[in-house]
Amino acid sequence: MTTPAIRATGLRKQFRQADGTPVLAVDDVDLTVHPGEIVAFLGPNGAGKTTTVDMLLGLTAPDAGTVEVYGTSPGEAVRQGRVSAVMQTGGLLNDFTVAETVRAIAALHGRSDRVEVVIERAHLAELAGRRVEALSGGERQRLKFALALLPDPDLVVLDEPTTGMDVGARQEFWQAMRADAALGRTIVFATHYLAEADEFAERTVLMNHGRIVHDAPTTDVRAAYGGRTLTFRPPAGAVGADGIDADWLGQVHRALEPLGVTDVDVSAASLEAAFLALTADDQPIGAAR
Ligand SMILES: Nc1ncnc2c1ncn2[C@@H]1O[C@H](COP(=O)(O)OP(=O)(O)OP(=O)(O)O)[C@@H](O)[C@H]1O
Repeated sequence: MTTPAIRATGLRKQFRQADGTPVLAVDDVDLTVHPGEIVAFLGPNGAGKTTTVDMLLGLTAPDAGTVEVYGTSPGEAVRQGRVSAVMQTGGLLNDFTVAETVRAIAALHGRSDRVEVVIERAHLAELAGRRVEALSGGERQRLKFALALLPDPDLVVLDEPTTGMDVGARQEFWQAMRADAALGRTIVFATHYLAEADEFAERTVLMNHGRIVHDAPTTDVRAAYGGRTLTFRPPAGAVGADGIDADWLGQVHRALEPLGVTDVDVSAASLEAAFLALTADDQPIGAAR
């Protein structure tokens, strides 16, 4: 059995708000990620994604529970260059060009040999001479991604890497990520965007109120919780000024076919429906849909 990229058990973290009220940001989270997996952490604002990611990287100490990254502490794994991160915030020096930034950080890591390859991987070759202050939000994130790749880590952790990007920038970012992931790197990323989990991650971990509410292959999340959507066109006589006649709808429930329903279309529910079902506060987890 290979050592997991991440093994977290019983993770818990509580913060205090300014007025002293406690907030349980992460509540008993267990997570194992195997080498080569691409995992999305998906959840609404305040779900606990960033706090979890911070604990996986050793940036925040858990109040309870343990984290191992490749069988060692997160801090040690970072020091060994086995894991690196692209965080939401984080300093880049505005006066440096892209190439100067990459060269400077590469020298710090003792990996000047990787300057060319990471610039290419992050699709930054054409921007190499541009100063950081002139980069768009998406280009800055690609630069951070390039820096994260310098130690040639086995695991890259990204915290909402495309927040604030427009659609085009987001696509470019994920193109760069996808090309890199194809080489076998383990990737864990937090996102608000259902489409990103859907398109990019094989596995989706849904978080809400500090807990993991679902953890499964992304396709299963949709299938298991989204149910199915049935759309049809009612006969003209059943549609009035106020919409579809309620009595008629009652009959539809009992017997579809004899009512002359046409254009019946059964489609898989969207990941969005699954997400809403799983994160609705009044929806018991695992309730049948
Ligand atoms: N340093 C802190 N002090 C106080 N409360 C905090 C702190 N960090 C996080 N929290 C609270 O913990 C909860 C989880 O926050 P966290 O940032 O982990 O969620 P998130 O899922 O990443 O949210 P977002 O998508 O908005 O970034 C929130 O209620 C947040 O307000």
